[in-house]
Amino acid sequence: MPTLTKLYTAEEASQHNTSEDCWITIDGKVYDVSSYLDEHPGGDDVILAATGKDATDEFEDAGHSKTARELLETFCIGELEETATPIPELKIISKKQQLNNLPQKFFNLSKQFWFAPITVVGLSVGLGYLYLRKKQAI
Ligand code: HEM
Repeated sequence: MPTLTKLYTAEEASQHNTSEDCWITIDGKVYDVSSYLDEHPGGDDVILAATGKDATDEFEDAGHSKTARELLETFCIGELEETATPIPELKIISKKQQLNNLPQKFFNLSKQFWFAPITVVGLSVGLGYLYLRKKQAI
């Protein structure tokens, strides 16, 4: 029969960080070791120093025996919720789409470059016409 595992956020687990209410997290699992603090052969201070954060390294570095690891499991109250890092939304453009866009890009560019000479020519023609009309009128 499947067992239901209680999930905790790292933030929630880290709030139980006193000698009366002491949780530690090791390898993604959450342990309530409040009742074990006074029994711990290594002293309660080392466990209290490892509460409120990930205590995997501290637990492993102490070189605990198999018995210690088995005992640890009896205090397990759940697991840490996996916090998935959101993947930023990517705009996927296929090679074909990129190629199809080339004429459009060229058109956009040429629009920019043609605008200046056409304006100059237009202004010259307009001014020339006005000049000629004025000259004829004289
Ligand atoms: C994560 C923080 C912990 C640290 C830094 C730590 C550190 C230590 C140290 C330094 C010792 C050796 C004491 C000595 O020989 O004088 C020890 C022994 C022991 N610890 Fe821890 N401990 C931690 C958590 C725990 C937990 C959560 C349990 C079980 C619930 C545990 C169970 C034991 C046991 C049974 C021993 C006796 C030696 C053995 O069987 O390995 N410890 N610990």
